[in-house]
Amino acid sequence: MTDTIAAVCARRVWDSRGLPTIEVEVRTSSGARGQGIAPAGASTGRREARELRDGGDRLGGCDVIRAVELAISVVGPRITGIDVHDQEAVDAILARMGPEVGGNTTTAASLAVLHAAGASRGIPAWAVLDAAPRWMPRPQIQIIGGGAHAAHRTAVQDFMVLPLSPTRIADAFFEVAEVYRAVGAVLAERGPRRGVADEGGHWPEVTGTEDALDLLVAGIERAGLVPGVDMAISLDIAATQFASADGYGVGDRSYDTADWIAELDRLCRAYPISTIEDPAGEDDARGMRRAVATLGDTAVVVGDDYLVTDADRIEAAARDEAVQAALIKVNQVGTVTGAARAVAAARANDLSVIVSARSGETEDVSVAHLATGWGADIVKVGSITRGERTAKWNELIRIDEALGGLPLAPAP
Ligand SMILES: O=C(O)[C@@H](CO)OP(=O)(O)O
Ligand SMILES: [Mg+2]
Repeated sequence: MTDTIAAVCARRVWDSRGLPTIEVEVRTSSGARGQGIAPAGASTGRREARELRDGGDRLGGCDVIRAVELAISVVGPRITGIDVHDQEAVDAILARMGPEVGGNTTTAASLAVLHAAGASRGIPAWAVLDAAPRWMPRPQIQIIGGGAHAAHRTAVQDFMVLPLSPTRIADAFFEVAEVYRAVGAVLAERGPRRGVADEGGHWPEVTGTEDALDLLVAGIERAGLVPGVDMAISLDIAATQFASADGYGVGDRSYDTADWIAELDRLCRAYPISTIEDPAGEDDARGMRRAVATLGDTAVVVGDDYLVTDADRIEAAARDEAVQAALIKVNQVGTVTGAARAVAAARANDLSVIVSARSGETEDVSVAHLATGWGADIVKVGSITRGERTAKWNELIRIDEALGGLPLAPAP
């Protein structure tokens, strides 16, 4: 059944940091409709698809008026008339236009086409990708935010937990919510609460990485769970943010690559850390390889900025033994098809797959559908607070229900 793209419109909407972003809406000749909104990162890799922002003084240069105009005047005419079910054909055109119209514009358009394709067949987006997923992705949930999401109050960006013992996603959320509350209670005992970081995790009112890790362990225990058995810790080091030609600068200390990875190895042996993302900077291939060789037997080394959802980079990094899992973000590559190729490259090389949202998000729930439809091992969308995060978690609850209740993906 073909159903051609009949109309494309776009508008400026707002993200969770109060910044403008682009929403694209696609309509088909049968009357089906799909929408997609581009998310935005704060700790972005230099090889990511470039966003088109207006520049100048308005909103710190972040406005997207030009992107909205181009979605209507350039993207619309070029994808109108194509079968909405041929995502690859649409995405090939979008990928070619990327440098001209921006990765934010192509991301929103590509997601809109995916949702319109589902609507055209009367099925949800996850079912467009896989009609019968075998599991639900395991949620990796932020408890304390740091790094670029908390004014660099800590060097490390994401202090997360990964529920191990629950077999259903609803139970996993319940346990994580208990841990979030428990960590909040410990923080309240220590002094005034200072709100949340960009992804809804507690503000990092901590003295450093180990203090944050101690807090997580205390919260897990206070929730009546056993650290490392019921609930593991996941870190996104986001090391690109504090990497330089001289090494890694943390507080008043500076580490060379070998010392930095040795320090992370020490933490991975002292705490129940199951996954560690971007332990080295985006250009530090030696650091990533060293992380896999040194700590890869205790924690899964995940590539984010290092891979930027690029199938070729994933292929090469797997060959080099520089990663053990790939983080997948559609807007790093600019299209659903580009990200699907990255997932396929990860799978072909026996890497785990983590589908991730960005720190600047909206009510768009595409990531829940992509993580389910691509059979991701883990899904990462920030904390268990704030509407732009719970929109995704709650959608995963609905998807699991629609699927009749699936087991969670095996823990790493
Ligand atoms: O680094 C990351 O993995 C993401 C999500 O936490 O952050 P950002 O969207 O700011 O790149
Ligand atoms: Mg990251």
